[in-house]
Amino acid sequence: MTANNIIELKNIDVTFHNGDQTVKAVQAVDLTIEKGDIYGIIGYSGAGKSTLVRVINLLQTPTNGTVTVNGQQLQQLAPAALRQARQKISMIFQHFNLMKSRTVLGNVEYPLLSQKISQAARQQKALQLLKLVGLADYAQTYPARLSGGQKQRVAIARALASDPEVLISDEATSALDPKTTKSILALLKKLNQDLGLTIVLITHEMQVIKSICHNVAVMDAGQIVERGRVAQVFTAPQAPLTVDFVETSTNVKAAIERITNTIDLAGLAANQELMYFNFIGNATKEGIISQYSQQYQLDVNILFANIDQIDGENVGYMIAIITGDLAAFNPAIAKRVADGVKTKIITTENGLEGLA
Ligand SMILES: Nc1ncnc2c1ncn2[C@@H]1O[C@H](COP(=O)(O)OP(=O)(O)OP(=O)(O)O)[C@@H](O)[C@H]1O
Repeated sequence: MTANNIIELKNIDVTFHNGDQTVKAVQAVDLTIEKGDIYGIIGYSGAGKSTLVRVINLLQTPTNGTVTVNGQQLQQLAPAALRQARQKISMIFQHFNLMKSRTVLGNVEYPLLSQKISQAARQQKALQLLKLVGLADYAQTYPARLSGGQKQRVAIARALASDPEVLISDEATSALDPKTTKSILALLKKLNQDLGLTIVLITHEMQVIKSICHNVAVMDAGQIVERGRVAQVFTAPQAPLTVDFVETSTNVKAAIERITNTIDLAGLAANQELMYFNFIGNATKEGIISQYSQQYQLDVNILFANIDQIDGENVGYMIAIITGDLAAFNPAIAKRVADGVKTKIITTENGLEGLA
């Protein structure tokens, strides 16, 4: 374990036995997370994300493998030491899990009840945390009176009460509208920056990963099928599942379906092709297509265009019908791949296959 790694999961298996059915929820997963990272785990429902993150604090005991957090192998700890280690790993959930019968302050104070501190100190700490999440005015309110976003803020304040080093977010924004999601993600980012909190965030939405994570693992059927820096994984996806997440989130998939359903590709002239372009980084600013259209006197009919930001990097997507000297243009644009320009000719590539 290097000093910088706060979480190291090695060769983790989790197998459930439901009657005579065996479910391999997590299979042979290695996962290393650096201190101070915001690490995303993305996958569809049933991929094993929740099971995997519950292994981090041994809420789920793995069938196989070792769990090391902050240099301590958790399975080797005596119960009291494990309790202490667990306090440094907090969780927030999709449905907030607040206690209805307690006020907002009472909820945030709750994890502090087992600590040997005075009532006044406990209340003061809870109030400070409420201030941090922007809810100081709601201390005496009951959860039922709060919006979803406010409830999640209370849950975050409660999660911070034990001064955790790791915060696990299990679909914490999945029940929220897009604007509230954005504000909760901004709060998590702030906590990561201001407190140095390591965040492990699981989601099925790529937008969530793109907006705050630095690293990502893509999970499918209990295994990690791809991982790395968010910009790298989402601009050059390798696994088919990652390609699928990228195309869905950028609306490219829907655009190609719409375009290929409404345009008669067989009716294109010999000097015409339907083409998909993907621009990364500086290539989004250079006006490469307008440069080539002048150079080769092409006619470019843009049918879809979108620009996105992934981990601070611009990524552009465009679908267009190109008319002109294709024999000159196609090899010229293919040479720009090192500059962050990727292309596919949809007319001959049979629609969606292998696009990203
Ligand atoms: N306690 C359990 N007992 C039996 N099977 C379980 C248990 N928990 C999870 N599973 C099974 O393990 C698999 C992975 O579930 P898990 O909840 O980890 O997936 P997920 O990716 O988090 O999905 P979701 O986003 O829907 O929660 C599923 O097939 C699920 O039915």
